Amino acid sequence: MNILVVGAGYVGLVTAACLANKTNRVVCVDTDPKKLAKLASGQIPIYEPGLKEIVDAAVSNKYLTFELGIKAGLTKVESESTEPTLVFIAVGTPQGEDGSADLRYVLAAAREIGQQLTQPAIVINKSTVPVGTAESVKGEVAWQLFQRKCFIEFDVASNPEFLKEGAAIEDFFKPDRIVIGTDNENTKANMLKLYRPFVDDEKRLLTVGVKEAELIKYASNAMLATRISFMNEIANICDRYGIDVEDVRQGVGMDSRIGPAFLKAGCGYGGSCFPKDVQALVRIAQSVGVEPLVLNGVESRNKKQKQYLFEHIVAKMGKDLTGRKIAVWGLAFKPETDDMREASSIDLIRALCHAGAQVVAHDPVAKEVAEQVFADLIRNGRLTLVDHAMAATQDADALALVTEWAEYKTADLDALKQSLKAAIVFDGRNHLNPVVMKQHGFHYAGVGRV
Ligand SMILES: NC(=O)c1ccc[n+]([C@@H]2O[C@H](COP(=O)([O-])OP(=O)(O)OC[C@H]3O[C@@H](n4cnc5c(N)ncnc54)[C@H](O)[C@@H]3O)[C@@H](O)[C@H]2O)c1
Ligand SMILES: O=c1ccn([C@@H]2O[C@H](COP(=O)(O)OP(=O)(O)O[C@H]3O[C@H](CO)[C@@H](O)[C@H](O)[C@H]3O)[C@@H](O)[C@H]2O)c(=O)[nH]1
Repeated sequence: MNILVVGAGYVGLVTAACLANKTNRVVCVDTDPKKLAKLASGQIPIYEPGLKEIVDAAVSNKYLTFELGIKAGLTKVESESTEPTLVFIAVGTPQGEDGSADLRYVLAAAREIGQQLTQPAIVINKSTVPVGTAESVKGEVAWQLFQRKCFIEFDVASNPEFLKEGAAIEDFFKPDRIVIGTDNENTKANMLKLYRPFVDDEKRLLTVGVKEAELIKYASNAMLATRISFMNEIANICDRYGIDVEDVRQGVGMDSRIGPAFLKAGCGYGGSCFPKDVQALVRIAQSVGVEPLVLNGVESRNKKQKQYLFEHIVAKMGKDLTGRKIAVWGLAFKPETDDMREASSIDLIRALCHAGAQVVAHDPVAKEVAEQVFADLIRNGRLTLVDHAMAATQDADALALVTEWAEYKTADLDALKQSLKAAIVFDGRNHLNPVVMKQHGFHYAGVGRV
C-alpha cells in the first residue's frame, strides 16, 4: 500500500519503518530539517533499540524514503500510486497550558493535507488526541478542499498507538491489539489489509467507532498510570508497617483478574505520555461535566511520589545538604531510552541542588539530553554528569538510583562500597536486592521495602 507518515518522531519513524518493513511504500515527512538531515545520512535522531536496523533495511530496499514537509511527501506518494493514499498523522500533542492536549500540530497537518491532496486518501490519526479530534481533522481537510474547489474523496480514521519507548519495535510487530476507529466500510477494509500482517490472530484487530478509538487510548494510559499510583500508595503504607511491597505486589498480581503487569512501586512515573495524557483526560472529563476524582488522585500521588527519594534522603541526612555530595544513577524516565521528559530524576536532582547538595549523575545513554535539561545546574557547578557509573559514586555521601538500567543491577558491590564515602543507597526503582545490599554492609532503602 502507499503511505505517507506525517512526523518522524518516536511514533512516526517507528510506524514508517515497520510498515515499510512489510513491503508497503512509505514516505515519512517532518518539518524539522535537522532531523531529516540526520535521517538522510543514515543516523537515527532518537535512541530506540532495533530502530536503526529496520530503518536501514527499509531504506536500502527502497520501501522507505524521507521528505521535508507534507507537500513534498504527498507529491511523491501520489506520483507512485493510483490507489487511495493512507496518510498517517503522527505529530506531537503536547500538554497545553491548562493541561488539555494542544492540537495545533495535528490541525496544521490536517490543513496542509487538505491544501495539497490531489488523489483520494484515508487520513489516519495516530497521535493521541481528545474525543472529537477526527471530526475536527475532517472539517479542516474538507474546508481546504472546498476553498480549492476540489472534490476529492477522503475519510478520517483513528488508529491510536500503544508502543512503549525502549520496546517500540517489538510492540509494533507484536501488538496486544490494534485499534481501528472508523465508521466507514472501505476504510475498515483498507486498515485491516494493512495491519493483518502484524497480528498472529485476527482477534487482535479491534474495529470500533472513531470516538471510541480516541477514548481507548486515553483510558489505557490512565489505567496503567492508575495501577502505578495505586501501588505507590500501597508502598507508602508498607513503609509505615515494615512490610515488603514486592511480596504484596506478587500476591496482588497473582489474581488473574488483576494480573502482574504495571504494579511496580517506585519514585513515580514519567515520560512523554502518562503525565500529559492523565492531565488531558482530566480536562476531557471536565469539559463534559464529569468530575475526575480518580484521575486527580492518580496525578496527585505521582507528584508526591516524585519527591519520595528526596524526602527519604533528607530524613536520613538532614535538611541542609550543603557540602554533601550525592550520586545519582539513571536520568532517563525509564531504561532503554534517552528520553528525559517528565523524568523523576529531574525532580530529585533539582531538589537536591536546591538543598545545597553537589550532585554527580550518570546515565548510560541520556547524558547528551541531560546536558540540555540541566544546563543551568551544570553551568553553576551544582551538577556534574559523568560517563561511568562508578565515577558518579566516588566519595559520594549517598547514592540514589532513579532509573533501573541493567548495568546498575550487576554493579560490583564491593567496588561500589569502596568508592562511596558512606555506604548509603536509596533505590527509587526497587532494582537492587535488599538482602544482598545489607549483607554487603549498605544502609539500603527501597520504596516500600524492608
Ligand atoms: N512517544 C511515545 O512513546 C508515544 C506512544 C504512543 C503515542 N504517542 C503519541 O503520538 C504522538 C507523537 O508522539 P512522538 O513521541 O512521536 O512525538 P515527537 O515529538 O517525537 O515527534 C513528532 C514529530 O512531528 C513533527 N511534526 C510536527 N508537525 C509536523 C508537520 N506539520 N509535518 C511534518 N512533521 C511534523 C515534529 O517535527 C516531530 O519530529 C503524540 O500524540 C503522542 O502522545 C507517543
Ligand atoms: O510498573 C511500573 C511500570 C512503569 N512505571 C513507570 O511508568 C513510566 C512509563 O513507563 P512505560 O509505560 O513503560 O513507558 P512509555 O514509553 O511512556 O509507554 C506508555 O505511554 C505510551 C505513550 O502513550 C503508550 O503507547 C504505552 O502503551 C505506555 O506504556 C516510567 O516512568 C516507568 O518507570 C512504573 O513506575 N511502574
